[in-house]
Amino acid sequence: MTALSNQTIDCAIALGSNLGDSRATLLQAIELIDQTEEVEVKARSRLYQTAAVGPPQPDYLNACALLRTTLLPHALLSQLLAVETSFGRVRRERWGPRTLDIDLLLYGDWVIELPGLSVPHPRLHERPFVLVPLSEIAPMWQHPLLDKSLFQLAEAVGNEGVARLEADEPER
Ligand SMILES: Nc1ncnc2c1ncn2[C@@H]1O[C@H](COP(=O)(O)OP(=O)(O)OP(=O)(O)O)[C@@H](O)[C@H]1O
Ligand SMILES: Nc1nc2c(c(=O)[nH]1)N=C(CO)CN2
Repeated sequence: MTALSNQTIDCAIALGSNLGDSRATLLQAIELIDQTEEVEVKARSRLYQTAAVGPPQPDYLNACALLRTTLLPHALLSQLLAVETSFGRVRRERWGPRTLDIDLLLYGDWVIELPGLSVPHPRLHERPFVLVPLSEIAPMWQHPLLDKSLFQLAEAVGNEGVARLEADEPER
């Protein structure tokens, strides 16, 4: 089974890139996700330039998007990983540089702990490069495990190392 019957779920994803033309990659990836039959992009955040967390490497561009889908979590993740691959993502060292990384952050209020899929994303609540863009588009969403809104989580981690990219206005 890959789809919910007659039901849609709201989800949140994070996108990051620090190799190649990162701005074009993030915008095109969001378009590609929106073209997936069972997925609709409801909103995207602005783009942010962020200091890299992990081994020394160039700054990232990060963004988040809200999706509405009929796909079950594993099927949605497969679609997202296919978009990653189509941008030439080659998996290398943990937290190393990448053309495109897409994480499934939230799937409604579901809590999933399975091999290859953890939702809410286990590091979501500690990452300013995720929480700043995410709280811009879904401030009132409650984290299903932490009993705090995304706005509250973003306030708690602050915005150090995260700068909004000038001249970026979402069209949707
Ligand atoms: N919520 C999730 N979103 C995306 N991938 C997930 C999730 N939960 C588990 N995974 C698994 O993790 C793998 C992603 O590994 P990846 O190399 O992108 O991690 P990373 O981006 O280096 O680190 P991080 O998970 O801290 O962002 C995927 O193959 C996927 O199976
Ligand atoms: N600033 C920033 N740092 C990172 C990022 C990212 O998207 N942005 N992704 C990583 C791997 O998931 C590791 N480090």
